[in-house]
Amino acid sequence: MTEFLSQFSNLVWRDIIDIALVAVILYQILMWIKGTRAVQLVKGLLVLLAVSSFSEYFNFQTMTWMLDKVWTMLLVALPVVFQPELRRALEQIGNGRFLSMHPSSAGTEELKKMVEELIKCIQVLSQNQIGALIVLEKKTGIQEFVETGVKIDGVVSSEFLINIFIPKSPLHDGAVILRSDRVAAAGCFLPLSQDNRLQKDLGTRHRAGLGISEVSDAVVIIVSEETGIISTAQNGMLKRFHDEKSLRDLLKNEILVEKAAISFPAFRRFGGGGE
Ligand SMILES: Nc1ncnc2c1ncn2[C@@H]1O[C@H](COP(=O)(O)OP(=O)(O)OP(=O)(O)O)[C@@H](O)[C@H]1O
Repeated sequence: MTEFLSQFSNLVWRDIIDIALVAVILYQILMWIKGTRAVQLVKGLLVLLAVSSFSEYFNFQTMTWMLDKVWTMLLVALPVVFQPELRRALEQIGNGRFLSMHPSSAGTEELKKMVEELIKCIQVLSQNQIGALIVLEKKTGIQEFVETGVKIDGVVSSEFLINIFIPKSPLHDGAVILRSDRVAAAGCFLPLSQDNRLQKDLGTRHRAGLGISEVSDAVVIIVSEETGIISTAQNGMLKRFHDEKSLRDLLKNEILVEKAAISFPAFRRFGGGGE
């Protein structure tokens, strides 16, 4: 009897650990794909899985045969189509980032400081008509665009950012990508928006800013070299003519309030705002 009990408790512990590990891994995968184009893929695969099970259950032979072929084709096609995402996932597992709870590791104080430094820098760039394109990464990973530039990994400061965009400096061309309170890379090449509603007098800097906001949830700040006008792009929408206050409001809302909501999920559930 005692032998049975000890074997049983061994088994139960093993099962609990097994289930806990699977739960952690599934949670991390869900967190990782949330907000990326992989979500659509997972939804598509789930629908296909449901149709396959349905067809097998009712023994629809032709349908089952056809779906089997589709699964085989997907097995080959998916790694090719999602090669950048898969590479990124393996890299993250390799450097331990996969197990971090959230990509933003900075605390609220650090982010507040970052926002103020950013606003100071944008004011100087705008007043001096120095063109700039700054992308703030949020939940959608944009590592593939970080990799098109020069990796930096330095804390955000207004002087540092201004120096990057000063004309003729080696990294002034392209975009700076900020991750949390750090400059991830400069001189990055972004996808150009194909939106033909964009004003004709806005060139590639604005098109690139809009482009990255169409494929991710990033917040983009654009300073026009010609006019000094400050614009932001988000979810494929360009908003122009920002002043210091409207920029601060937007950044507080997008970076600080969201950070608070992530740290305190109840805050997000009840739609809390403010700092
Ligand atoms: N795909 C891209 N990714 C990142 N940066 C880009 C991209 N294309 C252009 N840029 C940046 O935009 C600059 C060219 O800006 P352009 O004058 O065409 O744009 P604009 O929208 O009219 O802005 P501005 O009002 O500052 O002139 C380039 O020097 C480069 O720094």
